[in-house]
Amino acid sequence: MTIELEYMTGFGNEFETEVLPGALPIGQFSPQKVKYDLYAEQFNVTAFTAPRCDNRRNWFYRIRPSVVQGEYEAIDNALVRSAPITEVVTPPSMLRWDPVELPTEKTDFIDGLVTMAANGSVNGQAGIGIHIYAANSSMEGRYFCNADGELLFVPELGEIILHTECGKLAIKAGEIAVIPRGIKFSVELLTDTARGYICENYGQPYVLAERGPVGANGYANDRDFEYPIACFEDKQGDFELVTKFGGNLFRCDIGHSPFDVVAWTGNSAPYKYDLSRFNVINTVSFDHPDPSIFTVLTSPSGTPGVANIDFVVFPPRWMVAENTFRPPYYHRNMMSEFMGLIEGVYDAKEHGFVPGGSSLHNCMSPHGPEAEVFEKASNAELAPQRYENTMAFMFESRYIIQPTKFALEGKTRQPNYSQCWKGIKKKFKG
Ligand SMILES: O=C(O)Cc1cc(O)ccc1O
Ligand SMILES: [Fe+2]
Repeated sequence: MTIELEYMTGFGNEFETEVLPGALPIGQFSPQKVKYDLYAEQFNVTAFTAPRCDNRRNWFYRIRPSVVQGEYEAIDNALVRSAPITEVVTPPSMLRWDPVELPTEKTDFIDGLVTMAANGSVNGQAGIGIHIYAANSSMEGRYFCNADGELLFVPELGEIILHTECGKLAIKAGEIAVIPRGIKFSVELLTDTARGYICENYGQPYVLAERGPVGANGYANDRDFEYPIACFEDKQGDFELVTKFGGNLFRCDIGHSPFDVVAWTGNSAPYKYDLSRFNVINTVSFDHPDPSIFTVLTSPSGTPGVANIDFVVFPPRWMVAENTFRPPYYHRNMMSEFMGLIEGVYDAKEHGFVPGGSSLHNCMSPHGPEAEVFEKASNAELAPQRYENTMAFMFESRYIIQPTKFALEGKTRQPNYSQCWKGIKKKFKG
């Protein structure tokens, strides 16, 4: 099933959207009385004083302000973790995992959330959490809110609707969505099961990567980012709001749907992007450019050019490099690289790295093509070749990525991963 929703376009625009005519005040944000007896509520994901170019906030015009909710109580964190991960020691080893199994019991998005790794510090607002969701049921009568960071959804299986305070986004494998820190949402499944990766960004909100000398167009274009239109429900009931705050989960009662926003304006709304719109720019001469050419979104860290998190994709493309070892080169990197696969085969690893699986090559840990790929690529005839039906991605971060106990000691870990390089032989004929 594919659902068509209406969206507004343009990355980070100051949008305006109202369901009822005149619900948005004109020329001011907070009139003495808001039309339709709505409440005005400001929502800031950056400091009030952030420079204009970075400042992100919305004004909501809603049936009830968000303060109308019960008292929070702590609940079990289940398999959700935040940085720093202290339950196990992080080894420098190269790590790889099979996909997390799909649930057989009734499991919604929150129940089926498991943390693979995290880095930096959730309270220090630097670093990321890397989670996988695997669900077979929509969230019914409950809502989720993450005060710890924005959530980048990378679906791998199935199609979901993200119901949010700002409206609805439908996403499926091959598309991504970002929900800003603090936006309340719920996940509806349009398919029997849904699975995907989540990068929780504790740091500065994502922006589009710079283009440099490439110019004014290319890579991820601003106009391809889609934002929801306002859409409210006026619903009462015995509902629950689950909030992740400071690395822990809490719940409270809520007697109404928080999706009661009749109109909103601002630049801090959830958005989606179809990865097939990424305009790949790559060599037409020789050598393998660094994977930064594939960056879709980046969260800057404060040090120019060194990301808190880069979200990088490896889409279908032509490969034409001449006299070149075409797959990713053997490599050691100051940045830490967590990878996942949405579809097909990744050019460095033809075996063992499967859709829904993951790998981690941490700061300075060596990695690169498996032995067979090296043999094949160093003897291949270098005709133009189309890489089809493939979509790998990488979360690349300046901070060491710490796997959780679930990831390090659980059954999805591939204990023999480094065997993929065992067949690499000395060939030196000096
Ligand atoms: O597979 C990886 O490790 C990611 C990666 C891809 C690439 O094309 C070049 C360098 C690199 O680290
Ligand atoms: Fe790498």
